[in-house]
Amino acid sequence: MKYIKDTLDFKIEEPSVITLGKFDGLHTGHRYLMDAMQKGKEQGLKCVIFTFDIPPKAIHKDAYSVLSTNEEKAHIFAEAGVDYLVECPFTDEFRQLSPYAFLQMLKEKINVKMIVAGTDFHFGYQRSGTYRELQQYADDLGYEAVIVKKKQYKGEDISSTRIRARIAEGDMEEANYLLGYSYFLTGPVLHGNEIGRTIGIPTANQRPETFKLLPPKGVYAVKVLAEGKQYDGISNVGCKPTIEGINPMGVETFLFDYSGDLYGKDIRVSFLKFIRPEQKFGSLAELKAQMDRDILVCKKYLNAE
Ligand SMILES: Cc1cc2nc3c(=O)[nH]c(=O)nc-3n(C[C@H](O)[C@H](O)[C@H](O)COP(=O)(O)O)c2cc1C
Ligand SMILES: Nc1ncnc2c1ncn2[C@@H]1O[C@H](COP(=O)(O)OP(=O)(O)O)[C@@H](O)[C@H]1O
Repeated sequence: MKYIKDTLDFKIEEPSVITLGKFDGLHTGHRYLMDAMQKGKEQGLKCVIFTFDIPPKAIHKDAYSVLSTNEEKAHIFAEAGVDYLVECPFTDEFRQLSPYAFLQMLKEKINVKMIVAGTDFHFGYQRSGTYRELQQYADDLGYEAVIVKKKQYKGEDISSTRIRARIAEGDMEEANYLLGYSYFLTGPVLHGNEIGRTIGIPTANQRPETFKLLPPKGVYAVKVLAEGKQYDGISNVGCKPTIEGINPMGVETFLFDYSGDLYGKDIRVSFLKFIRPEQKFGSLAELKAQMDRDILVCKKYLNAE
C-alpha cells in the first residue's frame, strides 16, 4: 500500500475506485463499503481511501479520542487490500470548495472511475454535498457512484461513535463484535520502573497518544502481537496508584510464555475482556498476590475462548 500524507501535491494516474471518510476504526459497517470497493478492484481498478488527517485533540475542543491513530489505520487499511491511502491535510482551501468543485479537484488528482459512499456521506463546503449530489454529478465527471446502505446491529446503525461508547464503558465484547476485530493499541515498548521483573511479572509498557481512546482503567485479558508472533497476555490500563509518585497513563502487558527483550519494539495489544478495575493496594506484596489471581482468571478466560 502506498501512503500519501502531508501533501496536496500528488497524482494517481491509474484508474481507481475511491471512498472518502474518516473510517475511524474501520468497523464492520465500513467493511460493507470495502466489499463494494472490492468489486471495483476485481474490474481492474486501484483501491484508494481518501481521508483527512486527524486534528489533534488539543486544538479542536470538540474533537474526540480516536479508535485508530493514523499509523494504526495505515496497518488496518493495508491488511484490507487498499492500494493507496491518501491522508490529506484539512486546509482552508479544502473547506471552501463547493461539492462540485471538490469532486473536480478529486478528478484532477486521482483518475477516479468509481466512488463508493454510504447514505450518510457528506462532502464539500459545510458538508453540503450528499450522496444525491454524488449521483447527480457522476455522468458529468465520468465516474460511477455506488451508494451503500448503513449496516445495523440490534436495530441501530453501526458507527464509530457507538463503538467508542462501548469501549469507554469497558464493554470490549460488543465493541469487538461491532468492529469485526479486537480493539487494539500499537506502539513501542518503553522503559518503566523495573519493578515488574522483581515480582516475577515483567510488563511491556506502552504510553499511547493522548487522543487514542483507551478502555476504562483496569485489568484486561489481551492478545499480543510481538516480534511477528501471537501471545496471550494480561494488561493493566491506568496510572498504577500503588506505585509511589505520579505515573502517567499507560498500558502495561505481561505476555504469557514469552522471554526476551521488547524495549523499543512495536507491539500490538488487543483488548478482549475487562477483568477488574485498577486499585490502590497497601503494599507491593498485596498487588503481586492480586496480579497472580488476575493471571489465573485471564488464562481461564483465554483458554475457554
Ligand atoms: C495484571 C496486572 C494487574 C495490575 N493491577 C494493578 C492495580 O490494580 N493497581 C496498580 O497500582 N497497579 C497495577 N498493575 C501495574 C503494576 O503496578 C506494574 O505492572 C508494576 O508496578 C511493574 O511496573 P514496571 O513495568 O514499571 O516495572 C497491574 C499490572 C498487571 C500486569
Ligand atoms: N513475558 C514478558 N512480558 C512482558 N515483558 C517481558 C516479558 N519477558 C521479558 N520482558 C521484557 O521485560 C521488560 C519489562 O520488565 P519490567 O521489570 O517490568 O521493566 P520496565 O519497568 O522497564 O517495564 C519488557 O519491556 C520486556 O522487554
